[in-house]
Parts: sequence; C-alpha cells; structure tokens
Amino acid sequence: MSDILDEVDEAQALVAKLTELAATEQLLVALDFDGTLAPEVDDPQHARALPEARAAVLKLLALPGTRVALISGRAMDSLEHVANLPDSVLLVGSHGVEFRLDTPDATVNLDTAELEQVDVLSELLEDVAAGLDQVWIEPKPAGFALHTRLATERDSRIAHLQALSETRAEIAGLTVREGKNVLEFSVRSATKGEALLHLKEYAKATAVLYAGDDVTDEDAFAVLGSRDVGLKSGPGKTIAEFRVADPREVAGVLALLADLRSKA
Ligand SMILES: O=P(O)(O)OC[C@H]1O[C@H](O[C@H]2O[C@H](CO)[C@@H](O)[C@H](O)[C@H]2O)[C@H](O)[C@@H](O)[C@@H]1O
Repeated sequence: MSDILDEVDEAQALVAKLTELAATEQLLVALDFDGTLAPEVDDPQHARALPEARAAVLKLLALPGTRVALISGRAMDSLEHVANLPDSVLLVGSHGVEFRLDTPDATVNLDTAELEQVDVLSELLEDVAAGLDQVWIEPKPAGFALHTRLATERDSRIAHLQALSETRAEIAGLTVREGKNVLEFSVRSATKGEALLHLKEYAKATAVLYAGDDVTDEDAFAVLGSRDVGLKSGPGKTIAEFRVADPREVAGVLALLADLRSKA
C-alpha cells in the first residue's frame, strides 16, 4: 500500500514541477535518444523514437520560447538518421564531441595525434571483436563503441576485459564509458553534462528538462539546477529527481509538458 502512495506522491510532485517548468521564459527540453525516446533494439540502425514521443517533440518545437535538443552517445550522422527530426532540433553526438546547432557545420577535426590513436584503437578493437561471437564495433568520428548485446555473458565479459586492458596499455588518456551492452572508447574527452551546459547557455534557457536512461546521462543530471527537471527512464541507480518506467512514459511526460506549455 505504501508503495502505491509513494507512486501517487511522486506523480503529483512531477506534475507540479512540470507545471512550473512550463511557465518558464525560455525552455530547453534536452533528451537522450536510445532507451529514452526510442526503445532498445538489437540493431542500433533500426532504433526509432516512439510515434507518441516524436509527436510530443514536434509539438514542443512549435511552441514559442522553446528549444528541443537531443544529446546522444551516437555519432552525429547516425543520430540524424535515426532521429529524423527538423533542423531546428539542436543535436549533440558522440557524448558531447559533435554539435549541430543552428549552423550546419558539425565536423570534428581530429589532430594528427588523435587520428593515430583512432587507428590504433581500430586495430585493437577489431582484433577483440574478431575473436568473439556477436561482438562488433561501431565507428564514430573520435572512437568506437564495442557492442556485446547479443553475445553470451562470458564473451561479453572477455570482450570488455581484453578491450580495456589492451587499449589502456597502448593509448594514454583514452576516455572509456560503459553503457547498456556497450563499452565506448573515445580519443576526445567530453561529457553529456558539459554538452548540456553549453546548450543551456546557447539557448539562453531559463529552465531545462533533461531525460535519459543510461550511466552517461548521469553527467547531465549532475549539472541541473533547482528550476530544472531530471527524468530517468527505466531502472538503475540515478541522481535524477524523477523516474518513469520506459520510453512510453517519457513520451507521456513530454506530451503533458507540451500541453501545459501551450496553455501557459
Ligand atoms: O546516448 P544514447 O542516445 O542513449 O546512445 C547510447 C548508445 O546507443 C546505441 O546503443 C544502444 O542502443 C542500441 C539500440 O537500441 C542497442 O542495440 C545497444 O545495445 C545500446 O548500447 C548506439 O549504438 C551507441 O553508439 C550509443 O552510444
């Protein structure tokens, strides 16, 4: 019984906070993609935002004083492809390495040393993936994601251990992030928290909603202020103020925010 009461209290607190947020002067709605707008799927190329999430994003985009951004671990070209949203949506790819704001230039210019590190990374991770079933690498401008979603638990563990020890032995200062069935390696360090702060300033936002589902989203939750709202999608430890069960419920929150803001 007390669980139900807790859930009711939390839902009421979320609605109250969204009502405040909806009245802010310049709103930034910043969203993670996989696991937040789009349910997880086995092939990353097939991930798509739920239709109701997409509809809510388009409704928010049309409102005055409102910007929408996606902050993703995906490479920019992959994010543009799967999100397929209007150009007015601000995009951040590769966990904050790539930006597509209102001007089209999103190129990452790696220096010679970084390019060499990417080559070394590629060789090492390709070797790891080649020796294990259902382990594969996804290239990004400044690194790679090592995917293990369909691998056995044993192969997945071996892949992570081998990849970590070999890359760390060869490349100094490598950024490694753990996500859902994925280990990400980047020769440029950046976090979703830094990206969110940049977007907040760029959009002159007076308040922010940030929603995300994975460990890397915790960096974004960490930079939110008292007027902002952090929304965790799904299970797992979080510092976000609020939690919903899955992308379907995230879509519900976005639709409610759009509705409240259109009336505010
Ligand atoms: O920051 P995000 O937008 O959540 O992106 C994180 C990673 O998402 C993708 O991988 C994850 O989603 C896939 C599709 O559901 C899933 O198959 C995979 O197991 C997940 O790790 C993407 O492929 C990565 O590049 C992103 O960094």
